[in-house]
Amino acid sequence: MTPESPESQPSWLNLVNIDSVYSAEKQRRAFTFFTMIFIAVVLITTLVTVNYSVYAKLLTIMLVLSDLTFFICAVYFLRTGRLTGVAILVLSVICVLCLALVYTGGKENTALYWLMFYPVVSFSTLGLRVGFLAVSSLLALTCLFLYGPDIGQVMYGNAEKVRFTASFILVFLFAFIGEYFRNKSHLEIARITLLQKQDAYTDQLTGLANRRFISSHFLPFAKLNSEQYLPFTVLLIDLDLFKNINDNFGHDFGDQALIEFSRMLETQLRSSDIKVRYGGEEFMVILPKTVITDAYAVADKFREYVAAQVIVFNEHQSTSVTCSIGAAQVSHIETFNQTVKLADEYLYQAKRLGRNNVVSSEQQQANNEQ
Ligand SMILES: Nc1nc2c(ncn2[C@@H]2O[C@H](COP(=O)(O)OP(=O)(O)OP(=O)(O)O)[C@@H](O)[C@H]2O)c(=O)[nH]1
Repeated sequence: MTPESPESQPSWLNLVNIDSVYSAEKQRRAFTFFTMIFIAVVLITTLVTVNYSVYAKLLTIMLVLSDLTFFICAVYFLRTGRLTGVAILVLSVICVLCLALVYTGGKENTALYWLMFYPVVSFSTLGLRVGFLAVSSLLALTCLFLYGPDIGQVMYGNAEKVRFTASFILVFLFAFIGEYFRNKSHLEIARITLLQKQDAYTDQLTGLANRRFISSHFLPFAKLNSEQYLPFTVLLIDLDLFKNINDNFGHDFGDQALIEFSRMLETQLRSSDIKVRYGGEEFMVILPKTVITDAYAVADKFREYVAAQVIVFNEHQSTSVTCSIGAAQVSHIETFNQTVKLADEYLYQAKRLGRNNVVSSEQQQANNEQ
């Protein structure tokens, strides 16, 4: 199995993309983000409440503002689902708080201990590159306070400074290595899962989508993105007297005819239309954003085209096929199954009318009136 490039693969396969197999990774990042915000808010609120009378006013204002920022970021993420921007903002605020702590020394000059969590949280919420930038910035600015000129910061002992720097660099290094390999193996698993999923949704003979694609992937996707699809029309297409082709020319010729017919679907209909091999010699086409009257015209033109083609198996064996089509419109995803049943009834009508026919709700009405 090798993945086709998005340009060369049929458009329905683009709907089965890395996003559809990447949800566990998003959940992991979101969970780390919320845990970090929860701990930060609890910690800061407790500190401000307990030390309200001791802290300088400026420090209290800064901590309360940070608390508010975290809260707003969490709400924004819940509403929009956009994590990277808010995670950068939250970790920048935390970085500033850490630097302020290092500058002032914290309780009994223990500020440096509080920085050790930063590499782990940064890599797991921001990913490798942005995480690296965030941790490097914190390390560089902290080193400036520790080893740089006196700008009013607290002075730490030499042994303390060296031990902190060495242990922070070690945590940084191992957090980086851990994130790098976790990310690499996760991408590989996602790639394999994607290939397996695409394979499971592909009809092996024709390369079209199969029935499972519709029920397991397309319907949930169309429900979430209904403005891209609704209303759409379902065409159920059945090759006429296909048994005769198998009986007269053999099963291999029959297979070849199915492949040729699939090619006709691909070449004659829009690339955004979803073509599905629904059963043996039965196909389904979904025409997005197409009402039944327009879809009827498309289906009838396609029916005429198919009837005019000759399928050549070898220099002695060739035939032509016709198809019957039932068409029905879907206006709400919930009614999809009912609509398919309706299209199936229309298909049956088309067969009864002598095959090589298209029947939709309008045609059936006209037939009933005759
Ligand atoms: N070669 C080949 N034949 C298939 C495949 N799937 C289904 N068929 C054949 O398609 C034929 C369908 O026959 P019927 O259901 O009797 O329908 P029909 O002959 O097309 O007649 P109408 O549908 O009434 O027009 C059967 O002979 C199946 O064996 C396939 O993958 N390859």
